Amino acid sequence: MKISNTTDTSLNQYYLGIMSGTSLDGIDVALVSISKNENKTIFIAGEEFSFDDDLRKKILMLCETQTTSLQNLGEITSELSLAYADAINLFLIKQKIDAKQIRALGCHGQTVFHQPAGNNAFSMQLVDGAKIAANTHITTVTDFRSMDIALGGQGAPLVPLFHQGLVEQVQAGVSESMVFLNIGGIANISVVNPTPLSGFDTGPGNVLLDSWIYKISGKRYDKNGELSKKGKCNEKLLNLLLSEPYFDLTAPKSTGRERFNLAWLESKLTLLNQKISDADVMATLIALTCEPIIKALIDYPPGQLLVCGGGTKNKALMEYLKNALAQWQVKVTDDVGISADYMEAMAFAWLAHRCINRLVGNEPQVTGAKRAEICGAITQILN
Ligand SMILES: Nc1ncnc2c1ncn2[C@@H]1O[C@H](COP(=O)(O)OP(=O)(O)OP(=O)(O)O)[C@@H](O)[C@H]1O
Ligand SMILES: CC(=O)N[C@H]1[C@@H]2OC[C@@H](O2)[C@@H](O)[C@@H]1O[C@H](C)C(=O)O
Repeated sequence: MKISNTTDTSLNQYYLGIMSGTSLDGIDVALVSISKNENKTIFIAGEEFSFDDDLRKKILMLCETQTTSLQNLGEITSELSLAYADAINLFLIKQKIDAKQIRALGCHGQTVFHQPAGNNAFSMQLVDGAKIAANTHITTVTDFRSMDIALGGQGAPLVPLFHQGLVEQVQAGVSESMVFLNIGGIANISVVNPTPLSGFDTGPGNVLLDSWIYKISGKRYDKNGELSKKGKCNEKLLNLLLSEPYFDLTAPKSTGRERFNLAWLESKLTLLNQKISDADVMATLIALTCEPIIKALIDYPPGQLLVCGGGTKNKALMEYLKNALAQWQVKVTDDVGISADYMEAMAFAWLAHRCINRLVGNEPQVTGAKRAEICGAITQILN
């Protein structure tokens, strides 16, 4: 395909964003066009590539046991990076785009451990930029979180700055309150209005819902929230889950599978020592995802809540939010002209653009870093 756009192409550059998130559902690839004056990030195409089942299980095992050999760690990183490169190459073939047309790609990598506090803070994303660059012939940007952490920040969430830049593109216009909500494995919000920009990880998104349904049925997720809708929230269990200290921390804060995982949920169920049906566990997990989001919005005047990520497809989740936030306009971002499925992949294309152009990639008000800086590591090739 010859990439063209409605605007003057000499002012646009094309970037790819590659995201594989906490849910471990696969690799999202997005192609965007970014205008040089940076007013617009235009989504051109996107595709999701499923993980090879064996690779997915290996990564899941790594996240859940937090134990492996150095050889295994190296091999998984290599296999994963080759999978990213394959996905990119296949995507380019399908879209009939030449790699030379792409200014750079941003690949988030696979988070396997996130420890943003303490003397030895770090966030570990498995990805080998050289393997991707060598196999795609595209300048590759990775390691987006380390600079922010080196400056005392959480290294996450990074998308609020991207969300802020999208405001002018929201077809419904700006409202008094405008909040983006991503419900992926972990859920995070970006309050773009009222200013100043703020945002943080509210807690689990789909990660516990996925873990529980997998445990009881072998299904990867609760399609459309069908099982969750059959259940009833167990208040005792909900209160016990919400007593996790993370929920009372003030921002900046970020979290991941190292805190919210199946073992954590099972330990709480053991503590409760009460027979609860699987549907009720699911309904309670829906409430666990939604209540911290609702709490985060309590101090803002009702406005637009623009939801993206796989959680938008879970009817039980969306209905819970809509019922509890009756004064808010709860919308999927597609309804205002922005892809809900490729939001994060687009963000990493945009972050690659920021890095390549020596523009800051973090927002200290969100992450708590000492200052805004260029975020990302660039791997270049001769041809
Ligand atoms: N039809 C559906 N019904 C219910 N849930 C769904 C459906 N499709 C996807 N999901 C949920 O969305 C999840 C994937 O969401 P997404 O791709 O946004 O996560 P991610 O990118 O891995 O997460 P993160 O934002 O934490 O990095 C799945 O694991 C599943 O729980
Ligand atoms: C450490 C890490 O990978 N965090 C992810 C995760 O997935 C959602 C939430 O937790 C968010 O904080 C972040 O991703 C998005 C893309 C971010 O940095 O904004």
